[in-house]
Amino acid sequence: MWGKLKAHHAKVADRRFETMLDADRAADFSAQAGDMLFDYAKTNIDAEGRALLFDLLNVAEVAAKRDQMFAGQAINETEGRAVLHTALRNLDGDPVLVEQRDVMPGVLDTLSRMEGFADAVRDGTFAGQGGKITDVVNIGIGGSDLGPAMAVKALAPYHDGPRCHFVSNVDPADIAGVLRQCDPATTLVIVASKTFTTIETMTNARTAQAWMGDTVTDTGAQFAALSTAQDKTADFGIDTSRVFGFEDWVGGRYSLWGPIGLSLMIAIGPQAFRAFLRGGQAMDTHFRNAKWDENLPALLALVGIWHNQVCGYATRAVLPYDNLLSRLPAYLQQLEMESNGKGVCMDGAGLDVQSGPVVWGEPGTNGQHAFYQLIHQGTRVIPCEFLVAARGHEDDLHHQHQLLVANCLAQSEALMRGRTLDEARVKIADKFSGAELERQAKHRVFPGNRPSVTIAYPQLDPFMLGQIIALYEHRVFVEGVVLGINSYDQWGVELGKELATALQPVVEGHEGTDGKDGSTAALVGYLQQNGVS
Ligand SMILES: O=P(O)(O)OC[C@H]1O[C@](O)(CO)[C@@H](O)[C@@H]1O
Repeated sequence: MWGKLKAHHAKVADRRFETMLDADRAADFSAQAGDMLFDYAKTNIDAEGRALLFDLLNVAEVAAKRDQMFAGQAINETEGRAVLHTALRNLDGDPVLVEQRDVMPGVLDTLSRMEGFADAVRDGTFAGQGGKITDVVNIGIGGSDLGPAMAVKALAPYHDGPRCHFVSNVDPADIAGVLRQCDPATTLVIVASKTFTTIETMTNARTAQAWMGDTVTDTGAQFAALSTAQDKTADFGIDTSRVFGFEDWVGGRYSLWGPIGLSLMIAIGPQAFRAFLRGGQAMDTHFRNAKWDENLPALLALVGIWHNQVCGYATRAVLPYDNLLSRLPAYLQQLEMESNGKGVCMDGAGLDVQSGPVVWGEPGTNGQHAFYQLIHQGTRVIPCEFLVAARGHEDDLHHQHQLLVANCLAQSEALMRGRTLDEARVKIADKFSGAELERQAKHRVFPGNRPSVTIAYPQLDPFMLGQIIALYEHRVFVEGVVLGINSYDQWGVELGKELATALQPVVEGHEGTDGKDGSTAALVGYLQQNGVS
């Protein structure tokens, strides 16, 4: 199935896609889900290429697998689990069966318990030993941090709850920096860990416990836990009334919609959190019902596959022209790379195309003054994904927002158009002449023909954030199904964890470096000489 696509790409690779871009193409190569517009006209995909990409969806049976996922079948085959984060935003409560059991009553019950607790924290009914909660510290890592941290930042204009902080790194600088800003008597610590075993999180949680124990008498009373492992939360001393559980069919990087979203709910309130869930649910409905040529997750996935597996572009840049989404690239790094960074297909065979791309990015316009040089003139092509809102939240500064939007549109236009040698010569003809003009002009050439897509929306409100996150989740699903991999396990993180556990006593100086390779032994030696143990 890849052969036809690669042959088609070889045929059109040198074409300048700008020449195809009339108003008809702009309409044809874009689609909408509710108010959200997805434009992929500035790519080299034409009608023939798109038809071949749709064939991939049919050959891989994406529609059937999508329906299996929503129906609660165990599509995470290497862990024997269903994949049902969508149930967490199934606000209407339609039954979702896992092994003949409807999981929705449990989901909705937990949601309402979270709402009760969030309201109590926000209105002071639940207080710290020094009074109303002023600060919430979420301790978690990976999916138990990136989602809520990204979303709390994204929805800052909707905050009316206590301050929220996030601690993830085992580096003591992280937790120490946060705790210094908080009063233990008015702080709520939320320990967020699906497994409740992750070493970084448990280490930080114990540090927070000790910090709080120095000031308040009942430390456990100001702790809450978000986890699937309720036996372990009990061992840690957290009362079940403040433990919010979820089931193993919610993957860590897909868990923001349930208990892991508690800090977000406390920050913006249960009503706004429900709007966020509604946005995700709306994208689910769109993904399940829209035809492929109008289906945003499918189209976003196919553009990704075209650029990575077909054209061979190894990375993609996510560039939100929306500072509220400044943590979106980091969030997507886990969502996309932990999900689709796999080299083995579901059946154990090796993947015969590249795995998912390297995802990276920064908000515009900051990136423009950092790495865009390489995007415009470097030798590698980097497909770009722009996100932009028609309106920001700072009405008094709308002129700045307009400048932001102009920059976003200018970048995709510049990437596509580029600048020819002739145009470069004309630009500097008043400054240089002869051989010097030629030399200088060459430095000012932009190859252009560089692809990008744009996701545009009216404003980043809770509903829209829900739509955006669910769009990317389903994009990952579609890409994974087409590649034939399991997007829902993460075996690749295990080896490093095992070796770190074994190295800890070595670093501390309790064990020697026998059996370690020369480089690792030398690094341990250097760090020990300089004070690590
Ligand atoms: O929520 P937990 O169990 O602490 O796990 C944190 C993160 O660690 C990982 O398992 C990878 O190390 C992620 O998938 C997960 O989001």
